[in-house]
Amino acid sequence: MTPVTEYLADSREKLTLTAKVVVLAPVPEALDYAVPDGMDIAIGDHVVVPLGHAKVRGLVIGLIREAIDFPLKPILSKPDDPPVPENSLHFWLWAANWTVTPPGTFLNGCLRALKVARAQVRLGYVRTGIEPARITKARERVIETAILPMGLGELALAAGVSEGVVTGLAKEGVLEKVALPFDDRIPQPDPDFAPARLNPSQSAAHQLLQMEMAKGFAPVLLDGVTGSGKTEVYLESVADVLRADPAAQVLILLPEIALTQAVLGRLKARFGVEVAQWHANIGNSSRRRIWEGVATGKIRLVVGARSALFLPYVRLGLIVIDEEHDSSYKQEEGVRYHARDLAVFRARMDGAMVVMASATPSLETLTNAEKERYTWIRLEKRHGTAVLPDIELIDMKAHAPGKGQKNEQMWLSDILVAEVWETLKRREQVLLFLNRRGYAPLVLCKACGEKMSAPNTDSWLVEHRSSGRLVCHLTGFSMRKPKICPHCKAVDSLVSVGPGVERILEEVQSRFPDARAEVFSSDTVPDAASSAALIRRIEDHDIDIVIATQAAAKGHNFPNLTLVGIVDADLGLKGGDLRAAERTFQLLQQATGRAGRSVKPGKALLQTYTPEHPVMQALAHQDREAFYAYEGMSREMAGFPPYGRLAALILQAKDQKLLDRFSRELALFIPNTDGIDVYGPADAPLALVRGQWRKRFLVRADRNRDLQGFVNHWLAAIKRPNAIRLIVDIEPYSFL
Ligand SMILES: Nc1ncnc2c1ncn2[C@@H]1O[C@H](COP(=O)(O)OP(=O)(O)OP(=O)(O)O)[C@@H](O)[C@H]1O
Ligand SMILES: [Zn+2]
Repeated sequence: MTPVTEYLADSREKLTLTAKVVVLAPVPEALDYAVPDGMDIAIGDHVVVPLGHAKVRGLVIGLIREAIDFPLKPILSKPDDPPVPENSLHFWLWAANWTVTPPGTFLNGCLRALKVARAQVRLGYVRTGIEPARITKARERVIETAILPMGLGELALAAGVSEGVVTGLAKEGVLEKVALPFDDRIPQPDPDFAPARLNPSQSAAHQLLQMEMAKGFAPVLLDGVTGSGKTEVYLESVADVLRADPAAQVLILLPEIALTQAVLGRLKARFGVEVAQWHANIGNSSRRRIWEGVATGKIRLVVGARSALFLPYVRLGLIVIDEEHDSSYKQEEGVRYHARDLAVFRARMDGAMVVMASATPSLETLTNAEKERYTWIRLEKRHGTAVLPDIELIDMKAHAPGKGQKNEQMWLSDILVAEVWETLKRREQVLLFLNRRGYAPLVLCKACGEKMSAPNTDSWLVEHRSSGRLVCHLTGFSMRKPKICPHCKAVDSLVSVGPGVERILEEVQSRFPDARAEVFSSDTVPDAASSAALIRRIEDHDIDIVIATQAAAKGHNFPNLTLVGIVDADLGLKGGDLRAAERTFQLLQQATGRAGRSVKPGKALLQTYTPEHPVMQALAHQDREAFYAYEGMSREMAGFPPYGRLAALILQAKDQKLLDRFSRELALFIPNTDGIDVYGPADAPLALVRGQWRKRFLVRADRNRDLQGFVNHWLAAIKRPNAIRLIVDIEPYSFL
């Protein structure tokens, strides 16, 4: 970052006040503009400047008074947006550099919320008094709730229904659309609203956190088994920080998937107000309101998904990263970054505490704790009388499920089926976990062997029976399932291979016809309100068997749920990327942790074809340390993270020949550097996506090497044709 130098005006020389401006465009450096006389400009101000023939927005990152011998173009105007606090600006520029992104591109992302005008009117729904033609419990709750006008999302959440129920009632005239009263007050969280009554081990953890808080920058791993009360404990630290410094701001980062009503409800119960939330599904006007509230310091507590890290905080006192191991903290599109890693840097810049909470920490964080770079606070027991579930492996080689009555393939073993019966008999609930959406992950033609895939893309189409479509989860492409093989024209020759949650539902319905079974996946609960509605029905025991993807694996407490069955424990191990074993371990640990969360003891059964695998052994023996030791050793031997650093370079082009030629040429310019190895170019595992061919390089560096410097140096050596797109991924998580 350019240091801010104010040269004193020298009386004999004509000095110009020059602003260094990062324009919101992919320009490699800050540009100089003259500050017109009488314009009041400071660092962090928004400006409009000329660039070529266009007018573009930018941010002032430095001011210098200097003698210049050529006329500079002047700043044109200053938009009326709150300036970016200086430490946030420093952080953004640093992050641009870290992710090898042009600063203007990066800042453009951070300022996206300002692209929409301030909201003037917001519309909501209120009841009219007209009776609905048909009444259901859900509709009744909406009508009861809508005494005063409320926004669509809020109303659906408050009534615990999906948004469709609200809009349906509006269509019938039971609700009407009205303008909501304008309200720009920001409710302040009250740290003393409802303090927790911590148990002794939670209190001890809280006291350790208080000691850390006094240190300024303090990275902490809050490591506790599922249900031990990590959330209870860190909420007390949030309260401590808010109380200690009336200007301090707090950010709670959650995986996108965990931003449910359950968590928001807990925050509201603890602090007495709706906490500002930031994630993919908030509206544009809230986005702007929150951005401005954070930049002016009026919003002191934010809960959000990874991108909430790039809000313009004035003074951060604490960042909490809940489920710090979760891979959704890694942004995989556009600018690629890891929110956890960057959050630690941000905390260091602001002298803030950063608490990483998890029952299954990432190997990176655990290693930092072991090496005492992070303070390690542990919670060993579940709160109250709840105990961890018994975990047993089912060897599927010996218990392969047979065929059903109509000769259909079955997926649940006799042992699991018997255990489900027992659980249902006790009137308790079952969760069957399979991290695969839809009906079948693959559809192939039994006549010609053709595997159905999206046009110009290397990934298989997933069959969704509920919608009758074949869907590409990578590109979003979808089509009706054809009657005729598009390849060989055979009729009715397409067969579904392998199970997804919909297929398990089918099996459950045929095996347990009296049980109420439902799928919990991002397809059945696409938004917060419908997810809240489903969670409520599970809590109310309106459902006996939940068939779930990872959408349900986290965060929820279902007191009557005592059996978790993992349909395919080996699933995540395939594909062989760096973190496959670690991720499988974490996900299964989370999923099995859903069982027996209150007074009734729980049990988890894992169906596996590789019971001897270290992941399965560690899960069965509840021996986390054994797994991490094994995993750490194999990473250390290869020099992979956390024992080394990685960067991926992904090249994409429509023209395969051009791509081949350029990647071979780029390989010739690999700088020869000690402690850094480059692998590739290789075809990406998904070598063709949406008609774009893809090649990859992988850079591995020892920990003490300047990885970004190496990449920049290398890329500068050769000019890349415009027809080739380059993605730099520092610390890649996806190897596709
Ligand atoms: N001191 C306490 N007093 C009352 N209830 C508590 C206390 N500690 C934990 N609980 C309850 O126990 C359950 C688990 O607590 P919490 O969600 O904080 O644990 P966690 O460690 O964050 O769990 P997970 O790993 O699943 O996210 C919650 O329902 C919570 O309300
Ligand atoms: Zn065919």
